[in-house]
Amino acid sequence: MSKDPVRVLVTGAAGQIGYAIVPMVARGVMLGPDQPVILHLLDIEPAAEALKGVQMELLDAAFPLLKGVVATTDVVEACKGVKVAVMVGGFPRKEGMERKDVMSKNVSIYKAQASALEKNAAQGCKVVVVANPANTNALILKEFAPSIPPDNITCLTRLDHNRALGQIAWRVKAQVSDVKNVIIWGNHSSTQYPDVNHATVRTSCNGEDKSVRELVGDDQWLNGDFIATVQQRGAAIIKARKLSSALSAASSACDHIRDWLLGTPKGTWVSMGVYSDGSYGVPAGLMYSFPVTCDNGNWSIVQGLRIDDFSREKMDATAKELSEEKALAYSCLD
Ligand SMILES: NC(=O)c1ccc[n+]([C@@H]2O[C@H](COP(=O)([O-])OP(=O)(O)OC[C@H]3O[C@@H](n4cnc5c(N)ncnc54)[C@H](O)[C@@H]3O)[C@@H](O)[C@H]2O)c1
Ligand SMILES: O=C(O)C[C@H](O)C(=O)O
Repeated sequence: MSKDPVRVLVTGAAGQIGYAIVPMVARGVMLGPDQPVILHLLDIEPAAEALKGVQMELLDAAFPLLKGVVATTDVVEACKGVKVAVMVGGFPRKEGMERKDVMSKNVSIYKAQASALEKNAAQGCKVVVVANPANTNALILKEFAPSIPPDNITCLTRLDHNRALGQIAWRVKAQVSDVKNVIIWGNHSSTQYPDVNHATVRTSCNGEDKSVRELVGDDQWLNGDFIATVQQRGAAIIKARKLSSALSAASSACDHIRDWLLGTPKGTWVSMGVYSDGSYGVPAGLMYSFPVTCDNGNWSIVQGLRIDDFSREKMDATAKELSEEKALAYSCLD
């Protein structure tokens, strides 16, 4: 017997990431190849016509798993009955704008969407915030949707995680699927700390896992250019495309939700921005990216990893930036 369709909300659906992610969801990349879906697409009034175009294309593509599309500019209608919410819509930084101006616009968007989700989403709805500043938008969403369990609200750092896997695979000439257990700590920003101290690569000769530090054999690169490349990758994509990353962001958001709902493979963790419980000395109450394993729709922070002085300093620096962003966001609420 076929499964009941799951309603998946994509906000900012007429934008770049929206355009990349909706066919992935409709093809089963996010929820599995046997899971029918109904897509809820939200955008704002100026993008209503473009949104209609996306809806037309979804019909034209005749996706077997796609059982319906709700395309709307009404946030309440968009949130009704959704089990998964991918929050891509937001206000981008424009020329001449101060950080505070962008923050203030996004705080009011995420405050309003939090209450629409809280009142209208299906019970147990899982939320991933993609729109920047992703960690702080997710924190605001959490604060203004108190009836949604905090564990159900996350932000996307899986793109950074995947970027780190890609850089290591390239460097040691391995398949990316053989690299695992990198960590992105902290903010989805240039202060994030991509950590390879616990990462391994499955070697082709005997299939054993070898430590990345041992295989790369170049701590100067790992502690320098590797970190900078991952931290700056978003900016490098913007420079090359004149647009920010979209297909990799969409694909990583699918990875994030798929692993969260369907589980991480045994012995493997992924990075997710989650509400800090104080693990690893990260201040509680920040939306901070940690290594997590997922099982049965629940994530848990991987505990007991050794943190050296180099890592400690970088983990604290990104936590400091998040505390400052949080203070700025709260000042916009006054
Ligand atoms: N976390 C990550 O890894 C990551 C990666 C790439 C991009 N991003 C961020 O994702 C966001 C979207 O990127 P994009 O390239 O798709 O941008 P985009 O400008 O192409 O699309 C954004 C869409 O959001 C819509 N929108 C604006 N306000 C809205 C609201 N209140 N409700 C619903 N929709 C609204 C816009 O009309 C637009 O269609 C940006 O903030 C970008 O910085 C995050
Ligand atoms: O949109 C951006 O500023 C960059 C984006 O967050 C990315 O990491 O690609």
